[in-house]
Amino acid sequence: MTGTVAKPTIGIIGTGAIGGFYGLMLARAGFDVHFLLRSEFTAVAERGLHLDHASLGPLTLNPVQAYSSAADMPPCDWLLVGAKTTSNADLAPAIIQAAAPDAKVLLLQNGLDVEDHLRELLPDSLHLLGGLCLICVHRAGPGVITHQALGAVNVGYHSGPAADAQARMNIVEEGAGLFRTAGIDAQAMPNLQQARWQKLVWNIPYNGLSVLLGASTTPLMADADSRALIQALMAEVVQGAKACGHDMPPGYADYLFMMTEKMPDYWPSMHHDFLHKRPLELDAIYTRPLAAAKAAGCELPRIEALYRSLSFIDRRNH
Ligand SMILES: NC(=O)C1=CN([C@@H]2O[C@H](COP(=O)(O)OP(=O)(O)OC[C@H]3O[C@@H](n4cnc5c(N)ncnc54)[C@H](OP(=O)(O)O)[C@@H]3O)[C@@H](O)[C@H]2O)C=CC1
Ligand SMILES: CC(C)(CO)C(=O)C(=O)O
Repeated sequence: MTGTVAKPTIGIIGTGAIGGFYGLMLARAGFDVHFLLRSEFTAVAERGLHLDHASLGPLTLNPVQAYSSAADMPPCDWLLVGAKTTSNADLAPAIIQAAAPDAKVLLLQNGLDVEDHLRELLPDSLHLLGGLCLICVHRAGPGVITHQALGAVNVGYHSGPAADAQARMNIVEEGAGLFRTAGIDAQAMPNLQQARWQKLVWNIPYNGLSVLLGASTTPLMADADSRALIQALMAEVVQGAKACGHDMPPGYADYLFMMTEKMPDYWPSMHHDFLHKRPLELDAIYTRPLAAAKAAGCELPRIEALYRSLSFIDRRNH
């Protein structure tokens, strides 16, 4: 007799652009997905989640298994955290409440070392992973998400009870497999820190400059001065990564630069935070990488100047 393997129960902790996009896609693929919401709970509970997908067109999930409190969620085998890194520490109680005893907690977030503080607050029995999403998606209204392009996720293991490297990779493969089942390109990364530095090659220049210069990717890529600035910032990230022991694949910064030229015009998520007067993800995207590079004896003056300008803007913004 052939038995069917039960699909894991998935919880989304923070249903914004990223949580809503991946959660909806996983639910469409037949997973049992439970969504934790805050300000958009009533809208989503009443009207569902709506995604305008760049290639699949309009998609709706209605009804949604929506929760305003993690205490009401069933025990989840996988928890995908889609909140901003600025609220990670506050999320620990919700994660603990929604987690099955040996759950895997996957932080779908940009930045470096974003798992560290949360790790101290979680029980040792929980596996903690990081996921880097290469995607252009934003919230267009309560429960309404616009997807502009891309979607791949790179998954890596951070810490937890996995006995050895093979056990860690099995869990990472399982995580990547969830996304693939939902038709989303996903890669298992043997080294999470390397994956996080790779993603920073894009986020450090574009996220910050979108706020500082008030410009989205198309104007940033159309102007000779901003192009030069982006390339200089990218080169510094590559230098910082190298100092920390993470060599980027050859030509990686050029690849991201050219990828951005082909992307539709895009406002990075940091710009959305600035517009809505939410705290900027400066610690994850600037402070941590600058500190790691400095500890490895590497100064990154252009990134430091960008970071100090953003800190000034962020303090005045709320
Ligand atoms: N958007 C993008 O294209 C990309 C984003 N990323 C990264 O993904 C991460 C998420 O970004 P994004 O999806 O854009 O962010 P959003 O602001 O769209 O979503 C964050 C969500 O988390 C919710 N949230 C925060 N705290 C809580 C809480 N305590 N309880 C319940 N819900 C909570 C917010 O609710 P509320 O509405 O109440 O604030 C919001 O719905 C970031 O690290 C970002 O850098 C990475 C690649 C691309
Ligand atoms: C735009 C993109 C795709 C860059 O990798 C992204 O994932 C981000 O905004 O963080």
